[in-house]
Amino acid sequence: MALLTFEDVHLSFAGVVAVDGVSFEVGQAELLAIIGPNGAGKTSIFNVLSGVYRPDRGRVTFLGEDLLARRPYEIAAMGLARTFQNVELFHNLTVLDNLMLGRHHHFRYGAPAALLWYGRARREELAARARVEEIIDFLELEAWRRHPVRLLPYGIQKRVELGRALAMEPRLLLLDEPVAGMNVEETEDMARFVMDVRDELSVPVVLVDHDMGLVMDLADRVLVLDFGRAVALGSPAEVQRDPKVIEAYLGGTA
Ligand SMILES: Nc1ncnc2c1ncn2[C@@H]1O[C@H](COP(=O)(O)OP(=O)(O)OP(=O)(O)O)[C@@H](O)[C@H]1O
Repeated sequence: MALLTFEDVHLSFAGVVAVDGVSFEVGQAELLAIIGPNGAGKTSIFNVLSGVYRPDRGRVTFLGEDLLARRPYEIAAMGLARTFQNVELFHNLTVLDNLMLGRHHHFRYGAPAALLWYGRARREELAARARVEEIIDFLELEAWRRHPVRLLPYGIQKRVELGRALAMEPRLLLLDEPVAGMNVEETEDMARFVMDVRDELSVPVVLVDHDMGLVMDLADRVLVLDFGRAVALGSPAEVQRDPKVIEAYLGGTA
């Protein structure tokens, strides 16, 4: 069964059609990449998935539940985590504290328990701390764990953002341009971590990026958008030799 289904979704803004009847599914252990020129509708799809935009029509389900009836914080609590094009972290907090904040919706204790630091509050904090330390190891962030995020190189900040999303224990991860602005080495590192998220943590990923090399290397399937419409959906090899894709997106250079 698909984890996520996106069926015939339409979204427009005052006459501008952003998403025009797009359908796709994401399977349990899959990495789906969404590509397309600027303005093709990629971010709009992410915004529909995370509950920020409400489509004019269509159906979206996650874990068998209707996602369109949910608010953004409810969707996040269901296990749909997201990173952003620009780094969205608490820049004056340390790596460790940013990751701990990623877990806040897992805490079940109330204010009195938290104030007194006993019982459930203590157990939950210790479990959260242990999980966050595992993520720090997994993403090789040990050297920076006590550093404020604002002092870190850009590529490491993006990795911390991935870590915060992982701290939410996601069932599905949405990565919006995870290597944008990165140098070659940072891009290679991020590609390796994204692959490990799917293969070692078994978290499926939907990824939007303009880096064609990254997309073709990592994706199990690629959805190609143009002017809000799905032009092609298939394996990287299928998509690369699809004449519609070459025409619409790759400009005949593939
Ligand atoms: N909040 C909004 N208000 C008005 N128009 C919007 C809004 N969000 C997106 N659009 C329009 O919808 C279309 C799709 O935009 P979207 O940002 O989803 O494309 P994209 O593929 O993510 O582009 P990019 O690669 O530049 O990020 C564009 O024409 C855009 O101007």
